[in-house]
Amino acid sequence: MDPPPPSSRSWSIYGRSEITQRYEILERIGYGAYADVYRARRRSDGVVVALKEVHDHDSSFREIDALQILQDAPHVVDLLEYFWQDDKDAVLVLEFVPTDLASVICDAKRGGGIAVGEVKRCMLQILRGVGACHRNAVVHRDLKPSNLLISAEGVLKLADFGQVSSGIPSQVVVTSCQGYFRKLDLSQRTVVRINKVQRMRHGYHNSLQRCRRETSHGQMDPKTRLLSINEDEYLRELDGLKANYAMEDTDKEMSLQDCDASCLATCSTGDVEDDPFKGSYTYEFLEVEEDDESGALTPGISDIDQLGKIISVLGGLTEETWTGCSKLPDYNKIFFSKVDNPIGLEACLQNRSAAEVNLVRRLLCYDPASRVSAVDLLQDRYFAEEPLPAPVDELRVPSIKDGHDESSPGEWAD
Ligand SMILES: Nc1ncnc2c1ncn2[C@@H]1O[C@H](COP(=O)(O)OP(=O)(O)OP(=O)(O)O)[C@@H](O)[C@H]1O
Repeated sequence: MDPPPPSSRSWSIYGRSEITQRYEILERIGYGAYADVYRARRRSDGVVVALKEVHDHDSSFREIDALQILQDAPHVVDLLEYFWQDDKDAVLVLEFVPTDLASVICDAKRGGGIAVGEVKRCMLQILRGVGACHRNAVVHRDLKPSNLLISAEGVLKLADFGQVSSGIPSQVVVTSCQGYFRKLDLSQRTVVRINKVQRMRHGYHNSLQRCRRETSHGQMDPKTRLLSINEDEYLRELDGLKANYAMEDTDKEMSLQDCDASCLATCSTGDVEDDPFKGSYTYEFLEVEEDDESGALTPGISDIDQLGKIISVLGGLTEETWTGCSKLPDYNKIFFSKVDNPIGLEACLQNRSAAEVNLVRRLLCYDPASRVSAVDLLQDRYFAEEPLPAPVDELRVPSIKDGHDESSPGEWAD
């Protein structure tokens, strides 16, 4: 289902007195598949904020949930407060961040490029933001330059968590904590379990709020247990679960790799089929020229096409390249042309330093267990080599947001 074009949406935010009493709406500054974003001034102290009016319940819920979980992460946009209306439209009050990486790239293209030191500083900030997400079992699933906001001081912040996949799926968290832990199939390092338990503590009040809303709308699963236990019991149960898991075998397969940096490759085709956002995954790449010799980015025209491109470089997906891949749910459902002589990363990355090629190799690795995590990538030698990452306050940030055209990512400089 495609979202309605922005012009045909009801601009309900202007009619919501609980918002307009507190905020003076200045102008609409952006829109996306399911949201309109306004610049506004908080009447009490004059602070400028962004009001994001989201026209989709699940997207709103996911974004609020994720931003609350990540509230202390310095490279994630701050959620100041939020308002619900009729359990459908939500308005998120976000810190206002004036520009984004897409604008920086457009600006750099006109002004002679981005220095390697600046690229490194941006990458480090992205990795810290992604690392914070993955530490909290949050997978962004929509990372792209226009969703990487940049403050006037050069601080980069992940935004737009509407497509997030989090360790607390809304249906699961309200049914029971036991089910939640089973669903997550907790394993691996103790630190991951402790983080998840902390998240559950944090998530308790949100879950309860949602339970109440759903109960009042008659949507609640009758088996729901959370409403019948108080917070202390709930936390005791979590501690019990934590202790049990600490004693268990740690080799179980995990649905979410701790801090896995594969932020762009996390949905199976099954996910896409079920996903109400599937129309928004690819629409902006449709106009891209296939053979651009200028060195500009040439993204695939769909997720499957993108996989085909990766396979042509790295070779086919086999048990040799990824042990266990034949057991994946969609294996043998989609067929790619056989690649006898994969191009190889070096050939694609000519004139790049060994450290740069190595960094890409660590990221573009089929087997998720061997793929580098965001946090580990921070220590990569690429960042320790000259030119060193530029200081944050030396990043050149366009003073105002560029009117970049997101339909033309092929135009972005390499
Ligand atoms: N906190 C913010 N400060 C300033 N501008 C913002 C902020 N959040 C969003 N914007 C602007 O609004 C635009 C749309 O916001 P956002 O990407 O969150 O909406 P969306 O509907 O989820 O988008 P998409 O269709 O890309 O998923 C952004 O590209 C950005 O230009």
